[in-house]
Amino acid sequence: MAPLALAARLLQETLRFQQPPDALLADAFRGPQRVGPRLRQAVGDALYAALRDLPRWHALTTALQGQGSAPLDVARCRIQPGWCDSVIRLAWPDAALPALAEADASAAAEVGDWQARARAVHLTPVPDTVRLGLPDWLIERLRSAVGPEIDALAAALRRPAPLDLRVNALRAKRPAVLAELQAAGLPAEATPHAPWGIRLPARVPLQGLEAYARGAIEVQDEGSQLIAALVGARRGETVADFCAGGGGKTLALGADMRDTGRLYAFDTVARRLDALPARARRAGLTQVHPMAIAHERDERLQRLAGKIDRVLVDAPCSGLGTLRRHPELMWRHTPATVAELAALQQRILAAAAALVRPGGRLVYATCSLLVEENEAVADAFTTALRGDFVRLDAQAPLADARVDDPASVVEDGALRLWPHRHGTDGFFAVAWQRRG
Ligand SMILES: C[S@@+](CC[C@H](N)C(=O)[O-])C[C@H]1O[C@@H](n2cnc3c(N)ncnc32)[C@H](O)[C@@H]1O
Repeated sequence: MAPLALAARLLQETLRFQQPPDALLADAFRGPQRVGPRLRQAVGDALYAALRDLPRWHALTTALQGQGSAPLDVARCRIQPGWCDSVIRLAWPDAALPALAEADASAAAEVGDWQARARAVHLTPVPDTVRLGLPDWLIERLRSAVGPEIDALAAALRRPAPLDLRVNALRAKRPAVLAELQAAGLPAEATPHAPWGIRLPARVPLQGLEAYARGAIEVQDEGSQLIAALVGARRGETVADFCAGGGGKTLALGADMRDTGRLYAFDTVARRLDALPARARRAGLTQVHPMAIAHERDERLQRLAGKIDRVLVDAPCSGLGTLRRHPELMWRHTPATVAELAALQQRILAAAAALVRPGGRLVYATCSLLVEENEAVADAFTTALRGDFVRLDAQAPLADARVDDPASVVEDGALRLWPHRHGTDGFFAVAWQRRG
């Protein structure tokens, strides 16, 4: 398929929200074919550029097609004839033009022509949604959380995320791995807060690195590392990662436990746990017990009630803190989906809390930026179980875990990370101690 048409089809598919764009791209380029790496990269870059600035491309498209200023409704727009084609032409980045021109000179000329026509369109006044690249409902919520920092936040959400690594404490020490990566010519730096973190620019191929092959490093955003630090898992304990997914945080907890004790990894989607045994083996962990559960009240969890030292609830959430990597999420979610998620988060947190032993720790975390999924869920839990669970100020547990400058990542006692302030994805986490 011609590159422009392919990118437009992938945009249309992405906006059906059945599969994320990275999976759609991988599918599109699977198997033997003649598409070279530069053109693959160009199609991917155009798709992400389209998703990052959809309100702008939509406003220009409607202007160029003489349709006035119809509001952006992605479910309707994606099936409008020519809409995805126009958005892709407008969004096609300059840096991706040579690859397009090589494959299809007339397509590159079409893009140039369409973009020149768009430059003659003046959107006045520029609506906030166009300026910030975010849907209106999300702007309203973020503005009430960060006020005038909204421009800086929106800009940070549009920048590519760096590649953060976690050094596996079972296999190596951070200074040695840093030196090894730097000796391999990589601009590796220690992360500012997480004691095991290393930061690299995006898109460094890791698979060829010896440190990766021997399990000395894992890919993990610094924010996720800090959540594991807040759990504070120790040698010999029994710990549960209640929403373990692919097990990124499970592996960090296992390293903190130095592969002793017992580490449960629960999830309701069994296939998400499939890769965990192999990942754990590579990381040198033998005490991880993955267990698919039917739902948060699965009766097989009853025998663990009141017995677990530390429980992490890395809850299913809107993922709006990860827009740098997943810009499609801002078009997938609405106030209604967020409200449904908040109700699910409450149920999971209440069920997971029942597993914590007296004196044990419970941590609730999300990668959302929204108060509804964060403070509101935590506050409702604290109010409901005030007799049983006491909220901890995150600063002390983070300092115990040797996190640098914990005060700068804690807001109102919660771990709160913002892409524009901390350079991480957006994260939120709260810890409680069960009364003894
Ligand atoms: C934010 S993701 C977890 C990411 C993972 N902890 C990591 O660090 O890679 C949330 C996970 O919760 C799982 N989940 C959804 N509903 C659940 C429930 N009722 N009980 C337990 N897990 C659930 C989802 O399948 C998803 O894998």
